[in-house]
Amino acid sequence: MNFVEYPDRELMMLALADKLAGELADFLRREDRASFCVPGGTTPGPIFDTLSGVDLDWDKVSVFLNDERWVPEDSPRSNTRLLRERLLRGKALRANLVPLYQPAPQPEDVLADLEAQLAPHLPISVLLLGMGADMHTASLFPGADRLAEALASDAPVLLPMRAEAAGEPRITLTAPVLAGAMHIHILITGAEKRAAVERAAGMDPLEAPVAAVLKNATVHWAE
Ligand SMILES: O=C(O)[C@H](O)[C@@H](O)[C@H](O)[C@H](O)COP(=O)(O)O
Repeated sequence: MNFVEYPDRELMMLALADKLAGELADFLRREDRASFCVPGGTTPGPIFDTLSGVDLDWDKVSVFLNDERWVPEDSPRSNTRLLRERLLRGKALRANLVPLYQPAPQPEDVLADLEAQLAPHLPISVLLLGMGADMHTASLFPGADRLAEALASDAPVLLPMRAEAAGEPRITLTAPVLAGAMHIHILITGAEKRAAVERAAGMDPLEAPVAAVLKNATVHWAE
């Protein structure tokens, strides 16, 4: 893992937004389309704000989440809502959102359909992940019901996931799909998460799921 420390959060968000936009632009110089996979949660909002104003061939970019909470899109817990409010506006409004949610009681009900929509956009060109202090990333939580399946080298693209710490049921991209991204960045803040990611580096992904993507990842950290 490559670790980059920034003097403060604001600087980190600006620098990382710039880096992600640069990687997408580079990719689009070589390929017709790029895919950009992003986290929900509370940390990435400022990066989305910056990226939404960046000049890029957004109409050639497919955007999708690392994972989604199984709640309607108007819920404050919806990651899709966060994307619509913070990333898919301004210049980035022209990007193509590939959904990880459809109104249905359970993720299992629409899993095959969501997977069929996502598959043509893989592999991921540029991946941004968040991480919890419990070392989960995407919705790969320690102790989650289908974690072992999601870590397997032959895992499907998407899996439903339930875990005590997750709250509602989730749907998540699996470890091989995340680890197969061309560029992998993990965005974290605060001393607790720094200690967690350093600890995770030597651990079994069953206990520290983020370990499954750390090898080729750059971790971006500010206090
Ligand atoms: O839906 C989610 O919750 C995320 O995709 C998840 O994996 C997130 O990145 C981490 O939980 C960190 O979340 P915070 O940034 O809120 O700490």
